[in-house]
Amino acid sequence: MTGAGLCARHVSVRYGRRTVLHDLDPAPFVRGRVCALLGPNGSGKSTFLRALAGIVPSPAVITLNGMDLSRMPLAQRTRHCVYLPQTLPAPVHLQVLESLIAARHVSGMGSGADDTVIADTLETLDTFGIGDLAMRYMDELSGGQRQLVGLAQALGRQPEALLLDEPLSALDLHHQFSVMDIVRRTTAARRIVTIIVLHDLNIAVRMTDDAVIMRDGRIIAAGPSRTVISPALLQQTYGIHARVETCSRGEPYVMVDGTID
Ligand SMILES: Nc1ncnc2c1ncn2[C@@H]1O[C@H](COP(=O)(O)OP(=O)(O)OP(=O)(O)O)[C@@H](O)[C@H]1O
Repeated sequence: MTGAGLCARHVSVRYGRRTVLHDLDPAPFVRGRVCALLGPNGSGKSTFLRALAGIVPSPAVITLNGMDLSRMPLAQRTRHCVYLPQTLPAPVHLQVLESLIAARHVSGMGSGADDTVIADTLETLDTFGIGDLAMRYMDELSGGQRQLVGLAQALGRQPEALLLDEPLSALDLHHQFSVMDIVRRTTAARRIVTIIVLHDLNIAVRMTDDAVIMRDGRIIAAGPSRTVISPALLQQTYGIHARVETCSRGEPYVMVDGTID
């Protein structure tokens, strides 16, 4: 199993005696494209990302650009494949700039902090509009600011695959769109694989290339976001009556009319 992108086979996960992922066999995740991972609460999205990252045990065979991640020690694997969990970065007493440099160290990019590293790190913070937070302490930041720092840490590690679990959950509307824009541009420019768990269907349909839809630990649909996210699928997946309309600028949006009881 070789080739470009992220390929995963036989992704099964059990917690104790309970199987929560049932031998998933997704189509390869393509470099340069952002894939939304969608589905109801408890459908297995976080567990799927954690299995891809190697954080939960799974018999899965996972390759990234031809490298067999599943056989790699976790420390080496995290250099190639960065996972940003749903929980916000810990509010430790560490300056934001230091936290980004520490994250680079975890990814094997060296522990030094010469002028070039500092300039690169400040540039990453500026990309997210948080350059002014560089000297602030993590334990003095708001939830949204910490989430932005977590994203800056993840991108600053320059992974070949980026796995983001609900990275917009603490962000205001402006930052939700700016972060998606940064993620899209970075994914295309660096030709990396990005998989992102989202609950906002409008962001998914407008700002991701592909979508994988999960339910009850299985993948029930996958393909280009604008094709896959349809009224029938939303009814089946979320139990809602919804329409996918086109706005006056030609962009799709999801209009929810109500739930199905
Ligand atoms: N550490 C754990 N131990 C036991 N069961 C777990 C554990 N983590 C998750 N589960 C169970 O596994 C299933 C899938 O959970 P998971 O967190 O992957 O879902 P999700 O789709 O990410 O949900 P959400 O959208 O609510 O974050 C759920 O039934 C959950 O209760």
